[in-house]
Amino acid sequence: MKSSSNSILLRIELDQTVTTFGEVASVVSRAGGDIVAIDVIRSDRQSTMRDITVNLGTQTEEAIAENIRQLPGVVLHHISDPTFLVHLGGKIEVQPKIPIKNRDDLSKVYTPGVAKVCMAIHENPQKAFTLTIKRNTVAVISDGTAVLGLGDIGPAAAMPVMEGKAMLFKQLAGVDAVPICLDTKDTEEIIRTIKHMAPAFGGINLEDISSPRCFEIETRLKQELDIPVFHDDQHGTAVVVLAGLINALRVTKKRMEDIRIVVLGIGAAGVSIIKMLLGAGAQNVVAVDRHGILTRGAAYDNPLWDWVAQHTNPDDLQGGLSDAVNGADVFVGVSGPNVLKLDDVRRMAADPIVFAMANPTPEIDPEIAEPYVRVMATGRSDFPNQINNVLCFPGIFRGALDCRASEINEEMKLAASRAIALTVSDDELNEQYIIPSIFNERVVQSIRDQVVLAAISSGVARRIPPEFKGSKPLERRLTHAMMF
Ligand SMILES: NC(=O)c1ccc[n+]([C@@H]2O[C@H](COP(=O)([O-])OP(=O)(O)OC[C@H]3O[C@@H](n4cnc5c(N)ncnc54)[C@H](O)[C@@H]3O)[C@@H](O)[C@H]2O)c1
Ligand SMILES: O=C(O)C[C@H](O)C(=O)O
Ligand SMILES: [Mg+2]
Repeated sequence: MKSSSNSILLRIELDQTVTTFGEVASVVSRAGGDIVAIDVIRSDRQSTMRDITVNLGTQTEEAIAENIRQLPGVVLHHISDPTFLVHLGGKIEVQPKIPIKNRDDLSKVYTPGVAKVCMAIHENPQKAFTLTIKRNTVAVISDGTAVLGLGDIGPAAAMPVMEGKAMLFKQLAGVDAVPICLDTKDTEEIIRTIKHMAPAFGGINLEDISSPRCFEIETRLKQELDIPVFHDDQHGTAVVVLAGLINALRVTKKRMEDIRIVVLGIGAAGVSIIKMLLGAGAQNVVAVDRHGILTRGAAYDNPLWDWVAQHTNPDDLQGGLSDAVNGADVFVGVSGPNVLKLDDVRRMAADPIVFAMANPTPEIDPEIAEPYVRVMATGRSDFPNQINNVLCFPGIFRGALDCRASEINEEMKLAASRAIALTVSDDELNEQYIIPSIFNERVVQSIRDQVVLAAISSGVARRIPPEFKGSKPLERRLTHAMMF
């Protein structure tokens, strides 16, 4: 079912003695629209003013508006887009935790009282974790160069995505996140800027920075900072893809070791997905980008492509996407819109699995592909099986912040994948439900618990959360974690 993201809001004034609201509704319906909400702005015996939200389906805004305008006694005041309306003035704000009601309060939260807290941190910088927002705050940082699949649209235009990520951090995991978009594409300048702002934060979530710069930026920041640095498009995506694939294989009763997986788009997401799939036991991964299949014999400018070419394509396939997909069990797309042809899908192995994850427009329209695939997933919230990094980043940072992890390592990522996959029980699992919804209340908690355990056992936790203290509960939880 499509969501209301393709909807319009119409403000109409209606002379009820001439035309009834029922007639307006049937005109909208005949024009192909679907009324999903009605707000009465004012009403009296003769006239009424209403805001109606209409899902457009395949119709254009103008077609519906024109039909309404032709009704006698109806004035169409204006048309707006509800998606724009929720963005007015931005989507987040800063809220004080305590009110400042008098001078006494003022002298505690601000000068002079604040000075002794500053000095306590000066004497012991670790106290920043207990006495400032550092404990619970992550910076969501982009340079606007690879925003969704929209490409290099610049830092100002990237802000709505970063604000959205900040909302999700807070609502799903209670993490305070600050969206920051940098007006530079220079790798060194980005690294330097983030290092300078790091003292305020407990973690850095890099977002929508294009490859290959994103690899250098993340690697260097990981080396030079003592807080987790996590490029969401790489690792968040890989964590969720692996979770989705574990469960799709439970549905199709295939084994990771036996299948051929084609990954299209060897950028930030693609490289990390390939690394994680290989780490999870995949033996036959084929990487494809614009020029075709990555092969061992070729030399690439990008050292990561050389690495990918050395570790994939064991059968030495040559050619383009169609050649790679022919007979493959799984297609994972993190490239661009409408690149995968239905004919190619029809030539995949039995029970094909297709994850078309380019945003906002997938590699193939899921409604077209679905009849020919066993498991279909996209990155979008308006189709079943949403494989999107939003399932990972809130929980993984919740876990990392709670145990004050110095980094987010492979063990923690793998623990997050398994936690997501296992949120779907055998009874619940089916072709349309391989991945839990982001609104599933268990998912963030389960990721967080397993990530904390993985951080403790891999030696990067700098604090043991109280519920993990004492050997018994920890032992029990560790045993449970190891069963996965
Ligand atoms: N669903 C999710 O959670 C999720 C997460 C991350 C990225 N994505 C999507 O994946 C896509 C890539 O994101 P990224 O951050 O890796 O970007 P990126 O710019 O780092 O990499 C994109 C790669 O795809 C290749 N590519 C683009 N169009 C192609 C085409 N038509 N054929 C073959 N290759 C093509 C590019 O050459 C590049 O190597 C975007 O659409 C993004 O929205 C989805
Ligand atoms: O933002 C999303 O919905 C997922 C991902 O981070 C993307 O860049 O597409
Ligand atoms: Mg992104």
